[in-house]
Amino acid sequence: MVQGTVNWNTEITKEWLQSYVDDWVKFYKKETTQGKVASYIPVLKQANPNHLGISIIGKNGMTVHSGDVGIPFTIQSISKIFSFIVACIERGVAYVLDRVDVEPTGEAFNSIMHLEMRKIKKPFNPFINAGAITVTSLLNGKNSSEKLEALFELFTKILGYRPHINKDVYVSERETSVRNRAIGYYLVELGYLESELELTLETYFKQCSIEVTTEDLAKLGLVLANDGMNPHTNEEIIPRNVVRLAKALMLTCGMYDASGKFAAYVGIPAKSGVSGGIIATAPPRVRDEVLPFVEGCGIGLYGPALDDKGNSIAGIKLLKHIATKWDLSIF
Ligand SMILES: NC(=O)CC[C@H](N)C(=O)O
Repeated sequence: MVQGTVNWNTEITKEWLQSYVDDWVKFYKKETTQGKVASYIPVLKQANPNHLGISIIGKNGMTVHSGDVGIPFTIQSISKIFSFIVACIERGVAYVLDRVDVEPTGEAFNSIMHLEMRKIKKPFNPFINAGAITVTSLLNGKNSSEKLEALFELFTKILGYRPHINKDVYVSERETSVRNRAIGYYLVELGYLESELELTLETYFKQCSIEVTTEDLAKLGLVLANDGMNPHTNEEIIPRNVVRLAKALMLTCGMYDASGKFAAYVGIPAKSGVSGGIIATAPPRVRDEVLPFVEGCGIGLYGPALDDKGNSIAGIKLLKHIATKWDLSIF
């Protein structure tokens, strides 16, 4: 068992938090050997399976980076949160929710089963591929650059720089994504897509190939924790009702078909991606004791070795450990 049960009723310093997180990362790094790097997008196979890194940024600016941070990786499914947010801003929440539901599926992210078997009127949620591709089709714009412009502007505002698309990963996915094409054709047949299929898929693969770091995910998570406001200036970046919806979806559908267990055992809104990234967002909490990051924080993790559900195997364990030690659960 890792050490770290602490009496937090003393001053919480960055050095103290750092030394704990360093120990925990070192401990959970061993778990990376139990997982496998995604291979259905061939370029993702090049990731180092033993990497594990975490960045945590609090509202007051307290920051902890530990392990393999600073390594760029593609955002993949984590982009689905932000394309959903942009679609809600551009088209209105009611319009988007008319076209994609907010129910977890209990199925894998790329499953098509419910669409076929249940003859539903819209995809179950915006975080499974069928829902995410539908949402991407709603983004404004005549080509993929125009469709992604608002997403890039949002990222630029939050990250302080404009991220770029990893072309190798984009091409690798575009060339091999038979399953997403199958989903796409099926969505066309059902009449769910608002932009032409090739354009929608090109845009979707590009949004998944945006390169980020753990620090970037922590910054994005912090804005969500702060209900869409810039944590430093309190200026609104994302409307609160949209953030609330996005966080509810992260909690219920963010970790694929492991979302229930994650909510029960970790208890904070989070979303993973197949390249091994996880974004988590811990809202402010009220407790009698002094706790780390009590004013809320954003967390970004990277650990490309995945479990059988497609979540970072060591990343989930590390996050669970931290959430337990620091009492981060929203419940
Ligand atoms: N789970 C994921 O991260 C999946 C994203 C990936 N681009 C796909 O559509 O298959």
